[in-house]
Amino acid sequence: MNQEALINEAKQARERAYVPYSTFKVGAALLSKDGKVYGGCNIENAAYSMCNCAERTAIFKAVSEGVTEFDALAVVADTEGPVSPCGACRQVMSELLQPETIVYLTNLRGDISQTSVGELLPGAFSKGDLHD
Ligand SMILES: O=c1ccn([C@H]2C[C@H](O)[C@@H](CO)O2)c(=O)[nH]1
Ligand SMILES: [Zn+2]
Repeated sequence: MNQEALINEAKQARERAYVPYSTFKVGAALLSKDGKVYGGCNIENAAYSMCNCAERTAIFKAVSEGVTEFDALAVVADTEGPVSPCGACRQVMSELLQPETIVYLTNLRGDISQTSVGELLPGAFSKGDLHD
């Protein structure tokens, strides 16, 4: 699957966003190494801290199905420039995706910024920091 197709999957997932509070729809699409796509949207809640971002929805869907190797993640929102994932999602990406997993940050205007999981959170806290 190419970049454009993955971004289109993220746009479709975005349409399913449940965002009565922010009205800010975000979509994500995560491509596994075996070629499957896991879509995700942001899902909000009246107890605001329970809101889940689109990226984490997609990642948790894949991991919950036993998938651990990923080629690329696309994220899309109606932002001025390419959407910027929050710190919580960067932390989750750094643990559950690979450092070299490509990340396409995009918007509805067609801006695309290509980065990687490793670049999105340099110096991430990780498993290895827990024990000596
Ligand atoms: O990269 C991002 C940034 C924000 N959000 C969501 C969280 C919340 O539902 C809404 C406003 O922050 O957008 C995402 O899903 N992904
Ligand atoms: Zn987030």
